[in-house]
Amino acid sequence: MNPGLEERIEATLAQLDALTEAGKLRRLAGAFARFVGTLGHAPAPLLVACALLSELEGRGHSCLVLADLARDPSPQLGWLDGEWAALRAAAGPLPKNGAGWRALLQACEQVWPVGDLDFKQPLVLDGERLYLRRYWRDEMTVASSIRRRAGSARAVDADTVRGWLDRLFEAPLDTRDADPGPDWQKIACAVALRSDLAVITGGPGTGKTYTVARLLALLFAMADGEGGAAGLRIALAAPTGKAAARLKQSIDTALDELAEKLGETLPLRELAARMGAARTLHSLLGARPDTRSFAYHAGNPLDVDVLIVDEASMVHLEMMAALLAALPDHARLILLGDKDQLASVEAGAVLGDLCAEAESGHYAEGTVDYVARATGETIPAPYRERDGGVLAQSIVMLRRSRRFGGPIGALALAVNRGDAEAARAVLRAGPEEHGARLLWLEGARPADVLALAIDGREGAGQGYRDYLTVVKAGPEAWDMDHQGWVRAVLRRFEQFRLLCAVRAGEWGVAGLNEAIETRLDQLRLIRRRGEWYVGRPVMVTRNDYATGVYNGDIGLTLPDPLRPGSLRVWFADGDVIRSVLATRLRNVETAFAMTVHKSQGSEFTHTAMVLPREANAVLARELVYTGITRAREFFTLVAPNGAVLGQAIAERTRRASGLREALLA
Ligand SMILES: Nc1ncnc2c1ncn2[C@@H]1O[C@H](COP(=O)(O)OP(=O)(O)OP(=O)(O)O)[C@@H](O)[C@H]1O
Repeated sequence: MNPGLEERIEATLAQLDALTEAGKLRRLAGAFARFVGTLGHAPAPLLVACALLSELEGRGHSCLVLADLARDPSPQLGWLDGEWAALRAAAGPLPKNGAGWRALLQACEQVWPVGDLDFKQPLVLDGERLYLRRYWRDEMTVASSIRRRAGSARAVDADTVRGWLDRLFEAPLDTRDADPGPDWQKIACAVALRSDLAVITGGPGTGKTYTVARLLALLFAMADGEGGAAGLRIALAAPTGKAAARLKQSIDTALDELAEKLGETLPLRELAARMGAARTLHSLLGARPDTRSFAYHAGNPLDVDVLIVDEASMVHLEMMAALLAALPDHARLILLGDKDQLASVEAGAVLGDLCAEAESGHYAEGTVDYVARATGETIPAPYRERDGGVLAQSIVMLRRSRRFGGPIGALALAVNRGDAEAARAVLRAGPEEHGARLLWLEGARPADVLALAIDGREGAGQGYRDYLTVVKAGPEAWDMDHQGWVRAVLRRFEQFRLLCAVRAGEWGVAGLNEAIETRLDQLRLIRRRGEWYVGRPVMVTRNDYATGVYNGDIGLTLPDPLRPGSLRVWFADGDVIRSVLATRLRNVETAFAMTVHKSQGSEFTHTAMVLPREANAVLARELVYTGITRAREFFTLVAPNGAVLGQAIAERTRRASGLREALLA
């Protein structure tokens, strides 16, 4: 090799190592660049692209957009000015624009330009994007399956649908609204019948579960295949155990109400009982320890006719690809979720990509006519489009929140619109206007957060003192058996939660957990002796198939009633509780404070969100919105520096992905 080139490669790898040491690049990124360098001739710029691609993948992007690479990527990566300059200088001149990068990458033997002869190279160049092969394949799987499902026209008798919808839904919408608009819930049910894909999106309390319970009843009512309604195999799933339990509970309650209403016409209770429990996606697909593969896949598909997935915003690209591959061709897929919430921690933003245009509808003439016949509702002109795309015909956005009104709802809406002024106005209106519902602790000090975490605030209930008092007293003091006491403690722990935007520092998860533990110990509410102590809340950070706990599960450490002196961690999935010996749990962390990311799929009576002192790359509108919408009744925003709120609202999380384009192809 030309000695000049070899030196450049050495210098580039040295810079990548320096960035890793400085905490600006994950170790895997440098290692991946090094690995690609061993696969034949590799120019130094290719190594730069590989390291950045791997780094971005770790930050949730499924690909690297070449134009971004041609610009200075430092702001996106949170690098200092000199860091990118040093890497560039080491690698030699880098292409100045996307086209230049494309030409360079196209000539590399480690890169497969889509359309050329495929030698199974590890990198894929598709148009203006560079991928790790796995993510490219996943995007293609998702796009083709979604397109096929959306395009599958099922014959539906609109008059029969209308008859059922009129019985399943309450009489007219609330006429107090000046313009309530059409009943999007009914529209969602009708639209969902027409193809093998339905996406129902909406903010908290817009009735996604309410609607899907009615859709289920409708599917039962109209089932005409083998075995009729009784033969319909339905599966309920969600990304986390907690979300799955919540889905099952809400659907059961809704079906129970409907059964009451419909009487003998449809044996809903019997049908619901056959549905079985809701599962996590991992368990539905038959995840296997220590491998990425699942028991169910294209060669061994799931035995279902209808699959309902809740909290779909949390489903990452790889999981969605696995799910779609394992879904039999004839099955219907119904996705529920809030498109505006944070995307999954892992790469991809599938629901966001699917629903990028959901706000404005784009319903084609055929859909508008069908909806009118099947529901009696008129889709307003702004939501129509003569040549609306196929995908748009399968997506419905619910727009009216029934539960999430008041100041918390107004704040969430303002944040979602990116209107920092309106958000500040809602927050500043204060208790005179909002009562205890909403409080802004602007310019807060660490002592304020501690006081809030432990004692809560007036009108919004106590903080962690509440459940710890019950823990300390023990079951006897409450005249309860151990199980009843565990349930009571777990329920009380769900009343309040402290959410952080960041992990590190005084205002992050690590600093606050430590400060809260120290204070609780001083107050004798806990007795911290080593890692495990009675009352310790923990969050599982990795799936553990041996003990049956999964990433994101939250449990409480309490005495083992059968083995005095030993501790067990108790987890609740809806009404079901289970426990694991504390010492068997290896990948857990204390959870008085947790990240907003990890709180997805959960709600707490009082949620307090802590912003850091300074804005940073993760702090964006979606994160603030997700934090606010975790609050069921009370919300407190803690901001050591009030200006950070405006900066966060102004930022949008942008995830590089080719899915949107592939879906429309
Ligand atoms: N059309 C309706 N008529 C009467 N009540 C409704 C209607 N739609 C929803 N609700 C009620 O509003 C509340 C919120 O509905 P639901 O739980 O289905 O919303 P969601 O969108 O699933 O919320 P989340 O995102 O928080 O899970 C429930 O109590 C539900 O019964």
